[in-house]
Amino acid sequence: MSEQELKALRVRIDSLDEKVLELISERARCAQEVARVKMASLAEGEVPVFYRPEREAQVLKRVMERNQGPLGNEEMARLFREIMSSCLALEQPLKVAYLGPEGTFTQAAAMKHFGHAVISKPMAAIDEVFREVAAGAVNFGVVPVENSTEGAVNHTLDSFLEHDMVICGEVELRIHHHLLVGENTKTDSISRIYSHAQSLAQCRKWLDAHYPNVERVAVSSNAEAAKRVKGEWNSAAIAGDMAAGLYGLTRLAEKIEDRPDNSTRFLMIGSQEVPPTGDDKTSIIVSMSNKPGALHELLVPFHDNGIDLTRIETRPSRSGKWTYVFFIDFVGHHRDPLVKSVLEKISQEAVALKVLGSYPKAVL
Ligand SMILES: C=C(O[C@@H]1C=C(C(=O)O)C=C[C@H]1O)C(=O)O
Repeated sequence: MSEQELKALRVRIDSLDEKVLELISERARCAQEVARVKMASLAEGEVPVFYRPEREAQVLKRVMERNQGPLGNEEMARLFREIMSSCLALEQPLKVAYLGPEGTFTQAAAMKHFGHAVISKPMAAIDEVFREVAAGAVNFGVVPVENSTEGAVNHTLDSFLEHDMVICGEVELRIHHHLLVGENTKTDSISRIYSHAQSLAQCRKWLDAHYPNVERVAVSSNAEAAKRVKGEWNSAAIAGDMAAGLYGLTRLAEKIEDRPDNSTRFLMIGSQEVPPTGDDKTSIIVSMSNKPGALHELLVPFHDNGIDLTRIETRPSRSGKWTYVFFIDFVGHHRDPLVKSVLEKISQEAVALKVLGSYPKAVL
C-alpha cells in the first residue's frame, strides 16, 4: 500500500470519527433528556428509576440484529454496552457491589453486564454483597451462581434464603484459568498452588498431570491467590486475566481449565422489579412438604404448560433436618399469563413459594 493511499484512508477515518463523536454526544444528550422526563413524571415521594435493564437488553439485541459486520455481533454489542453505561452514568452513576477483591471473575462479570462507567465496590464475601444491597449502600450486587464444571455456588443459593432480594439480570462468562507466578518465584521449586476451591476443582486434572505432589491451598478468591504469590518465591496461583494484570504476574501455563467450555453464570441482585422483554427468565424458590411424589407434583405444571426449565437445584432448608428447598429457573416472565397460572398451581401444593425475580436472558 502506498503512503498516499494510507494517508487518504486516515483522513477518511478522522472524518468518520468526528461523525461518531458527534453522534455519541447527541445520544448522551438524549439520555440526559430521558433523565429529565423520568424526574418530571414522578409521583410525590416516588424515587426515580434511571437504570432500565429491560430497555438495555432491547438496545443490545437491536444492535446485534442490525449489525452487518465486519465487526462481529458480540464485539459491536460490547461497544454499545459501554456507550450505554456512560450515558446512564450521566443520568445517575450506578453503584455496584461484587464479590472481590479487585480482579475477580465476578468483577469481570459486573463490567460485562453494566459496562465500566459504574462505581464498583469489592466485598470480601458473597453474604456481604447481599448485605450491602439490602442496606441500600449500592444499587446492585453481582454474585456467581453456577459453574458449568463444578455446579452450584452454594453460598449464593443459601444467601437467597436469608435475604429478600430481587434478581434483575444474569451474565455468563467464559472462565479461563492460568498458572501465574511472581517475579520472585523460582519456577522449579513451586511447593504450593493457591486458588479458590472452585478454580482448583476446575483445574483438577491438569494439576494432577503437571503438579501432582504440590500442595493445593484454597483461599477466598483467585485474586487473593494472585496477591499472595506476588511476594512469595515458592508458590504459584491459579487465576484469570484480570488478576494476572492487576498483580503483574507471569503466565507459566495458559488456559489450564479441564473443560474448554468452562463458564460461570452470575446474577445481578437488587430491589428493582424488571418488566418483561419477551425473552426472559424467572427464578423461584419452592419448599414442598416432605412426602413421596412432592418433586413430581412440583414439576408437572411446568411440563403440562410447555414451560422450559433451565435449572433445578436442591439445598437443605433452614427449617428442619432433611427438609429441602428447590431453586428453579425457567423461561418466561412471572407476569406472563401462562407462567402466572403455573405459579398459582404450584403455590397450592407448596409449603412456600418465592419469586426471586424475572429478568432478561443474558444478551452478551
Ligand atoms: C436512556 C435511558 O436510561 C438508561 C440508559 C439507556 C441507554 O443509554 O440507552 C437505556 C436504559 C437506561 O438504563 C432509558 O431509560 O431509555
